Amino acid sequence: MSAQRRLQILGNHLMGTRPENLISRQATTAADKPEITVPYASADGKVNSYGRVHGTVSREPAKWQRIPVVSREELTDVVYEKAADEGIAKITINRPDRRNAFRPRTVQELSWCFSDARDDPDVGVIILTGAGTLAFCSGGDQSVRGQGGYVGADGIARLNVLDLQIQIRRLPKPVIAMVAGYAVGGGHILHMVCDITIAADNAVFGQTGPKVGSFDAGYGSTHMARLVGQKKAREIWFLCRLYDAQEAHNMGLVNTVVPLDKLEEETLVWCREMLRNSPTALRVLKAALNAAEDGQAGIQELGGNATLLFYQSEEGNEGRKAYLEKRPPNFSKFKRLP
Ligand SMILES: CC(C)(COP(=O)(O)OP(=O)(O)OC[C@H]1O[C@@H](n2cnc3c(N)ncnc32)[C@H](O)[C@@H]1OP(=O)(O)O)[C@@H](O)C(=O)NCCC(=O)NCCSC(=O)c1cc(O)c2ccccc2c1O
Repeated sequence: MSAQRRLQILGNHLMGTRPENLISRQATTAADKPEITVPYASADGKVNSYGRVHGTVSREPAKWQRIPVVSREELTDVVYEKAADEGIAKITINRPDRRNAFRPRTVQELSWCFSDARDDPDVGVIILTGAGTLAFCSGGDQSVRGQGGYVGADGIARLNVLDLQIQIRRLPKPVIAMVAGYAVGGGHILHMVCDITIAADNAVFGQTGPKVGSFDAGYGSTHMARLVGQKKAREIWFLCRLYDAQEAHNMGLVNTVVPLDKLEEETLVWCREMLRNSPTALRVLKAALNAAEDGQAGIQELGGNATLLFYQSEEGNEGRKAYLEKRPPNFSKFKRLP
């Protein structure tokens, strides 16, 4: 046996990752990278209990059903679909001839769809994407930009994408940005406020605002700095360079990079892995991660989750019942835990 082979076996033994005992989870990293495997195998070479219990999820396509009308409005700028059998909603910005730039109507429709997905108890995770392979979203539609904002059919100038950013952030279910092509300007900020970003290897990221006389001094700046660090955030905004998917991955802007033709397949795998986990755990974790950045509004979101859980408890219900029964509440039976 060669020295190299002996070293390899020793390494596998020490790491507990003999390739033949690994369960392959991800066959779809960037084309030039080796396949990533998950160490479900123990050092003794057997698949461990974590692997036996949780294993892998399906890579099958989702069975999408289109929902053409939301909030009693026919969708024109957005395609809304659900794979109801497995709790996934997909919201697609559908203006590919404009590189999926948004106008006020687009943002309004996105907001209706996110509200619907939030309220639907069968939806556990939401994908945000753009139609076609050339763009996720190129930001605000500059052809309808007026003084004070983007102007819709009602003639009112709006910056309503700022409300949408907050809606995505506050939505108590994971939102995954599935990015092919350009995610620039306000489109770049939309992917940043999503919880997870899966990028195709043709994705391009960056801010263009200072080139077209705009800027986002809210989440677009401050949340970006949390993601990539202060120096890099200043570079991205001050120079307005564009970055390929691998560069974006290296700086922490995206979670993974996959070949374009595997983008939805891989995104569905991430959705399905999350859907196997406790929805309440994910909900409270999202609120907690937001709270660290969002000040009093973040604490309110996290606090709301505490109230939600308390309302489901016997102690919380004792107060309600006592009120309705016109008697003093008896909280004495509830122990004060350490
Ligand atoms: C995204 C591109 C780099 C793609 O380049 P490419 O060469 O592939 O494609 P074209 O440039 O030929 O585009 C095809 C077609 O689409 C039109 N288009 C693309 N993007 C937009 C857009 N954002 N608005 C309007 N139209 C767009 C383009 O004109 C072509 O149409 P033709 O009729 O000519 O064929 C490149 O397209 C590009 O750089 N796009 C502009 C990106 C941009 O600057 N976006 C705006 C940034 S500012 C912003 O988004 C923003 C929005 C907000 O609501 C805010 C709110 C509050 C604060 C800040 C905000 C903010 O900054």
